[in-house]
This record gives sequence, structure tokens and C-alpha cells, in this order.
Amino acid sequence: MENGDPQHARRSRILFLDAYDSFTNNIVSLLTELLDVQVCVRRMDLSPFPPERGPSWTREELVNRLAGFDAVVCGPGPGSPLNPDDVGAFRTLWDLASAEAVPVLGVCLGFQSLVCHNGGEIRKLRRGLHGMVRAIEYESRDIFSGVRPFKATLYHSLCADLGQDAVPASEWPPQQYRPFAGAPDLIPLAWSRGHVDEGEDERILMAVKHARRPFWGLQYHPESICTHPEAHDVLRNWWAEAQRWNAVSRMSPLHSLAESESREVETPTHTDQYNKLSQQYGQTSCELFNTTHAGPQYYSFVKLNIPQDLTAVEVAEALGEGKDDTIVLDSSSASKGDPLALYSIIALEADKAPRLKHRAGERFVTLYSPSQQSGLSAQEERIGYLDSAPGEFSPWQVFSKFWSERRLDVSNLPAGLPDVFKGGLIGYVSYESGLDALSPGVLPTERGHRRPDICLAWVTRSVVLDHRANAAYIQTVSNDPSAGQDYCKVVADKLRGAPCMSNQVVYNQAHRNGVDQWQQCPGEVFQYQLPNAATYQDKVRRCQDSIKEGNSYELCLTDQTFITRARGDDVPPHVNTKGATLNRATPWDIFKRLRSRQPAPFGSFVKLGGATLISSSPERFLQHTSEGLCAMRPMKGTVRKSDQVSTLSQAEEILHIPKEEAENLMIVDLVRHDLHGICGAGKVTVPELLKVEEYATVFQMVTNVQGQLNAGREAAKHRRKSEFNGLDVLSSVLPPGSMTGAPKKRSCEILYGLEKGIERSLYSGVVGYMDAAGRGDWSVTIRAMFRWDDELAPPAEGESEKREVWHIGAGGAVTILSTPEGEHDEMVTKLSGPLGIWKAME
Ligand SMILES: C=C(O[C@@H]1C=C(C(=O)O)C=C[C@H]1O)C(=O)O
Ligand SMILES: NC(=O)CC[C@H](N)C(=O)O
Repeated sequence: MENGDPQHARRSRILFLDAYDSFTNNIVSLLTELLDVQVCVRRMDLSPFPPERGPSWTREELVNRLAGFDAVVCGPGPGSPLNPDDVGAFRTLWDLASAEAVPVLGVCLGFQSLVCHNGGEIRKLRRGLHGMVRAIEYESRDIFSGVRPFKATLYHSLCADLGQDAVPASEWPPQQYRPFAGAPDLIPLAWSRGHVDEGEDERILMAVKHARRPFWGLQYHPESICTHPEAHDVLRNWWAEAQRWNAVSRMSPLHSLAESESREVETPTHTDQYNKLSQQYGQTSCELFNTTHAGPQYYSFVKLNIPQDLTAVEVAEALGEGKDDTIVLDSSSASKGDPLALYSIIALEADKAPRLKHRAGERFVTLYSPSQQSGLSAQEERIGYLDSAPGEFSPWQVFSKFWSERRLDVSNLPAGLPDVFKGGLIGYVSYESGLDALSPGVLPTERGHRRPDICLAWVTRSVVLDHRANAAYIQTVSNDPSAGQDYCKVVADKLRGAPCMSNQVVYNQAHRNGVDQWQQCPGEVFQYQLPNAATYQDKVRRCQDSIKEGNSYELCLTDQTFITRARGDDVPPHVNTKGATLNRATPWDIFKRLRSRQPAPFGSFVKLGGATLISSSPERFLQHTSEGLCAMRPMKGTVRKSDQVSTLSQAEEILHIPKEEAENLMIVDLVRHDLHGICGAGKVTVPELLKVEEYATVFQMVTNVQGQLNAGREAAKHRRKSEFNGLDVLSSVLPPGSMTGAPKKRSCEILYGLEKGIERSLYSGVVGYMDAAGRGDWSVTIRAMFRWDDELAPPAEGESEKREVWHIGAGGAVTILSTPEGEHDEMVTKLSGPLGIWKAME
């Protein structure tokens, strides 16, 4: 210890080398909590993690810095230990001279690297084991000493081969825990079996230690939510062994890092990063940014009692919405008593709302402000730093700064209001926005269009429907409370007088019958381009090939269906170029159809920024309170409702099987990692695991993962200037893990290749809000269709009008246990909801 002050007692420190995995933060959390150590993370290529944390290290820098660490953990990851690019600096550790050696624990890929560096072979498993929970067999010794029996989660396609398959059954017991001839330095510590139930019994090495050096390795994942807690004792034992080795054998004495390095470098918040960059590069013109609705915000509202089952559609129509830019976040399954369908939100005059837009790859955000008064033109301004270094600028810095300067002080809100949107940012984020941040350079610079990847409107006027309390809140956030109150009163009067409020039963029936009677659209010709079944199945096989190679554990493959029709006005009547009036379904009509046929808790109609998006999503991505309690609900495992599967218990029987549970578990562990990354070690829990829920046409398996923001030790030390907000969280967890597979980065890259670079666009992205009071709710954009104003297909034969193009994305998670036919069926099942709306119009 360099400093005699016990306050400065050296805290034990572990260096974690991350191989671009999606479980890293879970291991970091577990080690931090279990061993009370500080875990510092670097990528295995020695680049910093997160990337903001300074420059990459050289190999020499790594070796020099090892003196500051009690031990190193080489983590899991995609790829093969035989590929130097996949394991990077792992190999440096195994090769260190005795004078420099440090204790190392390899996990999964790290374990495999240890094995193949010491004479073991690496081969493919007969069948990969991803998200599979297996009993671990071991003798009570070394790091398994005194450990009670446990099961652990496996995520691997490759395995260590010491020659175990050649050992006859009779010789297995005496040989099992002794070094094998080809790898005399490796002492096997634990084993497991392959897909025993399917007749694929394989001896799979689960743990080793090096006979002479302080190296241990685990093939299973100690951090998975489904690994039994008994397995924690293995880590405690390893830590004790590592410390013992340090005390007895370490040649390079452990020393404290320099003060500047020992300080835990915190990930800066986006707002702090905005402030830093604007000082560094100077503000770009920011007049609009600084003036648009900035300053203290006041909340005004009028509460109205509403008839039971009043829908967002009825309210929106009564208030003249649904034609121009419109935003409705719609809990259409509320009438079915869906516990997730609590509120619907209708933005008022969304066409007048200023909006922030960003295109992936650009180092600025555009603030667009439509004219508020006739005669004045719209204004636009760019905020960003063209000179900034790649990776330094993120649009979320601007959004975050914008939000923080228009924050609503929660303590000033009247008591008793529902905990839901009051006003704030509402909009969408494309899949490509998340992809570009996760894997810079994957998207081409020229994408053939100028569409925004993020479009968020600053919505100050809105109506919230509280479906349980049968109440509507007409509300504003504004700088001028009295103007806000006047506005609410005017809107409330208008709504009060609407037929949907006064004569509910009669109105609803007429209205709903109207919707249902609207069947055909004579004169409209739809053209469809569906995914080819054989091609899709071939892609499933290619996904499985990637998985077998060890490059992914699960891949959410998707494809798109395109529907075209002559472009027309969104406000009837539509007259075509031949002068005929068509009974044309407007996007709003289509939305009404979809929501009544596919009621969902997270539906939406968002016509904004050149996009028209209609969704009936069952999947919440991220919800957080203004106090920073975050909840994510990854969904994996789908079964179509049918005569054979019509009840929850039937669906449970089908979904509670290893294949389906594994698919879900993989994403749960991934989402835990994502949340741990921003909430910090020990701040993530899983209150509900693998729960089957019923939806309009499908049953889905869902898990609820929660995390608490700003609760870490460091926040308490006030090192951070501003606290993380919901936008910091959202940006750090995109794109949704349930739409990518794991590990996220490598899986996205594989999928980008397989999906031929066709942009998923709004599909697979998110839609939702970040409220001025700090609350947020975002759904995954699935079971949806969208159109871009600038996308036109050539006229159909005999027509002169160009055609608008509607996209429907659908897909599903491919694992080693998938079948190409089964995956194709699943994609078609998910497609059939939105596609059925079009088919019914023919
Ligand atoms: C890919 C889709 O859905 C995703 C995949 C699921 C699955 O693999 O079971 C379930 C829900 C979504 O996360 C889709 O709807 O297109
Ligand atoms: N989780 C892992 O580290 C997996 C390691 C390796 N890519 C495999 O699939 O076997």
C-alpha cells in the first residue's frame, strides 16, 4: 500500500477483457458484488470500453498495467479461440513470463483460449448449446472445493477436446479428472453432457486449471440468470486461490495505479458530453435550439370523465387528428382488460410540434420548427460538431440537452395524477440508428435516401386516456401557464361536445360497425412482394451455420414484405389521375383496422418526419420512471392461436420446453447486460422470468428485467455532473436485443449480410416517448407497417400514378434447434396480422 491512510486502502482490482460479448456486464456485476472488487473493462483488442474511456493500450501498456490488477478475467464472446482476431490479448496473458504472470480466469471463449493454448484441441460441438441449462459434474477440489451441486447455463458451439471421446466408458471414471496425454498441463475440473435427451451424449469439458501457472477456466456461464447461485462459490474459491497465488508466488508486486488511473472513469452522461463538446468545438448556431419552448415548464390540465371503452381513435377524430402529422400511442387492448394497456396518448397539433431529427452517421441533429403562424415559414437549424472526431458526437447528446433544458419539475406537479406522459419528446428510432452506434462502419455512407433515423417531436399539447379510471387528461406543458390552461379548456369543451362522449353505446356501435363494414376498396390495386419461402429457409440455414461456427448464439432473422398501391392523398375523397373517385383506405383507416383486429398494448400511429408508421406491437422495449427505475420486457417464444392451442395452459405446455426457454433466456441475459451497462453492478433484477402471456392472435413468452439508474456507488460520490436520464438509457440499449440475437454486435453484422443490406428501417426500431418529467416508455416496432413519403415504385401496368410502398417486417429468432420450415412458419405467422389488413381490403 503506497498510502498509509486506511481511507486509501488499495481496493482489489480485476481487469476484464471483453471479447465484444453481450454478457460481459453481467459477469462484471457478479464479480463486483460477490468479491467486492473493482472491475475495469477493456476490449480484448485493448480498445477502451466504453469507447469514451481514452485511447487504446498497446501490448506493452497492457503488460505494464497488469501490476495494478490482482487478476484478469478473459470473457466470453463470438468467434473461435483459434482466430487471433477473436481473442486478441487473451493470448498475451498465457504467454507472459513468470515475472509478469497474473492470475487469470477464462470464461467460455476465454476458457477455450486457455485450453487451445496449452495443447487442447477446439472443435465444434455435435450440436451447439445456447441458453441450455445443464448439471455440472465435478470433484470437490481446487476451485470446486465444497461447492454444492448446481446447474449452469451454456452458450457455446465450440468445445475443448482433450481426447475425451477416445476414452472407453470403463476407463472414464479414473481418467476424467486427470490430465490427458495431449495437454499434460491442463487439469480437468468439471464436465457436462450434450443434448442427452436427443441421444447426443457428448463429454463436454466444463472447467480446467493449469498445472503450474495461475490460470483457470470455465466453459459454462457463471453469470447467467439461470445458473444456480451455488455456482458463485466457484468464483469465491477462484478469487481465494488467486489471492493466495498473489501472496505466495507473484513476482511483480501489486501496486496501486497512479491516482488519475485508479479513479473509476465514469461514463459521462450525454448532457455532460454535450457541454464538453460545445466548449471544445464552439456552439454551432443554436438560436432555435435555445429558444424553442426552453425555460421553466408549467403543466396545465383539465380532467374529464370519459365513457368506458372510449378509444384513442375516437378522441383523436373528435379533435381533428389523423390527417396531417399525427402521433397516437394506442393501448388498443385496454378494452380486453390487458394489464399492460393502461394509457393511450394523443398528441394534439403534432404538425406544429418542433422536431429533432438525426440520420445515422451524421455529426449533427436537425431541429425543425414548423411555422406556428400562417405567413411565417418553417425554420431549421443544425446542432452538432462537424469537426468532432468519429465516435465523439452522438445525437443523444443533443436530445438530452434539449430535454434537460425543458424539464418539468416533478415536485411541482399536483398529486394524484397518473404516472404517464405529460408532454415531451415522442417519436421513433430506426433499427439502423442503433446499428450504426453499435457497429460503426457497417452502414454504407450512401444509403440512397435522406430519411431520418430518429425523429422526435416536442409535444406540448396532448390528451392522455386513463383506460382503467375512465378519465381523459387534456394537458399542456408550456412556458406560459395561463395560456396552457386556456388551451386545455378549449380542447376539453370541444371533446365534451363530441358524439363519442355523449352517446357512447350508440356511437361506438355505429363507429365500430363502420370500421368493420369497410371492406373493399374498389379501384385500388395492391401489389405484393412476399419473402420467398425457399430463400428464407436458406437464410435460416445460413444463420445456423454462423451459430455452428461459434459466431452467434442466436440470430433474429427477419425479412420484409412490400405492398404497393397508387399514391394518393391521405384525406378522402381520393380522385385518381383518370378522374375517378376511389374508396381509398387512408393510413388512418388502416390503423383503425389493425388496432381493432390486432389489439395490442403498444400500438401506434405515427405520421412524422416523412414516415407513416402503424403498429400493433405487443412488446415493450423500455419503460422508466422519473426516478430512474427501468423495466424491459424482452419477448421470445411465439405460438399461434389455433383450435389446438387456444388456452394459456396449452400454450405454456408448448412454450415451456428447452428450445423456447433457451431463446428467451439468451435475450434475458443480453438485456441484463444492456441494463447493467448503464445502471451499474448489482442494480439489475429479474422479477418475472419466462412467463407466457396471451395476445390477440398469439401467445408469447415474456421476461421482465428491471434496473435502477443512478444508484451506483459512484453516483453517491457526486463525481458525475448530471445524472443519467432515460435518453442515456435508451441510447445505450439500442437496437432491441430481441430483434438482433446475441452477442448483439456480431449478430447484427451477420444479419446485415444475410438480409442483403435491406434496411429494416422503422421495423425493429422503437417508438415511444421521453416525457418532460423524465418518464419514458418505448415499444419495439413489430407487427407493424410503414411507408416513407419519398419512396415511390413505378406505376403498375395500365396506371400512370407512381405507387407508394408499404413495408411489413417479420422474423424470428433462429437457434441451433430451429428448423427452416418452422422459422418460415413463424415469420409468416407474425406477418399475417398486418398483411391480413391489406388482404381484407382487396
Ligand atoms: C421478429 C419479430 O418478433 C420478435 C421475435 C420473437 C420470437 O422470436 O419469438 C418474438 C417477439 C419479437 O421480439 C417480429 O415480430 O417480426
Ligand atoms: N459464449 C462464448 O464465449 C462462446 C465461445 C465460442 N464462440 C463458442 O461458441 O463456442
